[in-house]
Amino acid sequence: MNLNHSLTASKICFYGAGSMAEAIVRGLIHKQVASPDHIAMLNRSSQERLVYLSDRYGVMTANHEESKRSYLQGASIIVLAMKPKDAGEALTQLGPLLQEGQLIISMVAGLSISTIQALLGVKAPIARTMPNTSCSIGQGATGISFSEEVTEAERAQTLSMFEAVGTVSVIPEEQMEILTGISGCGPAYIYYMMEAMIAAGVDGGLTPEQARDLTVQTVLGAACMMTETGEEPSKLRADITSPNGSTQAALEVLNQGRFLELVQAAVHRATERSHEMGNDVKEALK
Ligand SMILES: NC(=O)C1=CN([C@@H]2O[C@H](COP(=O)(O)OP(=O)(O)OC[C@H]3O[C@@H](n4cnc5c(N)ncnc54)[C@H](O)[C@@H]3O)[C@@H](O)[C@H]2O)C=CC1
Ligand SMILES: O=C(O)[C@@H]1CCC=N1
Repeated sequence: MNLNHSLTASKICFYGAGSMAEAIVRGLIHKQVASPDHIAMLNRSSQERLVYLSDRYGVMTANHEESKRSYLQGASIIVLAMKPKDAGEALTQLGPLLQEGQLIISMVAGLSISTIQALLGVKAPIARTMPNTSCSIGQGATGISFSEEVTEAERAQTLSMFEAVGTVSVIPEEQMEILTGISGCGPAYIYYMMEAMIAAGVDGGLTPEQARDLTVQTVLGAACMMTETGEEPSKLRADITSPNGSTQAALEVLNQGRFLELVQAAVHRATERSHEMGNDVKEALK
């Protein structure tokens, strides 16, 4: 097995076993950067979900208090993968269990490093990350900020974990919410656009399979054009837009709906919502 050295010896415990935790676990196992017997996944109550994860990926799971505690205490890396609304209770319970030398990797939207440390009651090393679900196929885009307590070795471990499942941008923490608005939530905007394109195709007489295949390849091809040519999207768009042609006619319709402003407003609202979710957890601390 081609295990990446900086993660080989690490025991990783996912505190929260939902869709984002699964996306990362699937990517780590698929890319062979962590072996399933070094990964534990915990959730609040669904035994059915844990059975699925253990059957599908071979990871260790627990939802009984005693075994949860033992996985959390025995891990070298604890990944926070619960919803922001559940973070207050989960972190308050985690604080007293923490051991010297454990690294906390948070994926929780909006939750700041200082709020995490306040909830834990200890200045533990924190890597605050914002991945996206495409990590499950090694095509994720993850933003990471580190607290000052994080050592060089822990930094390298975090980077190798997320570089194994996509690209990584290390950013100042104050940029985490705007990054969330673009790459954390972004796949959903693209899927929404694809839903609309498929529906229009079917409406126009294509079979659902044809509409889906044509739409998927169009999005894939457009993304690859950006990476392979290095061109700006405005240039690539101009190359398609013949004067007075059908693309121009379509773009005029999008502009009537103020497409550019609308997408930017959506990104900014996601950014604002991330701040709000983090502030709600912080308020509950007072
Ligand atoms: N879904 C996405 O595309 C992305 C999600 N995130 C972040 O990842 C986090 C998880 O999101 P999802 O996986 O979508 O949510 P989800 O609802 O699918 O999973 C949340 C998990 O946390 C568990 N949980 C809640 N409270 C717990 C507790 N006290 N103890 C143990 N487990 C507990 C639940 O049982 C569940 O397994 C969120 O904070 C979200 O902001 C970040 C990037 C992208
Ligand atoms: O919707 C959410 O809050 C999370 C954060 C980024 C993607 N999903």
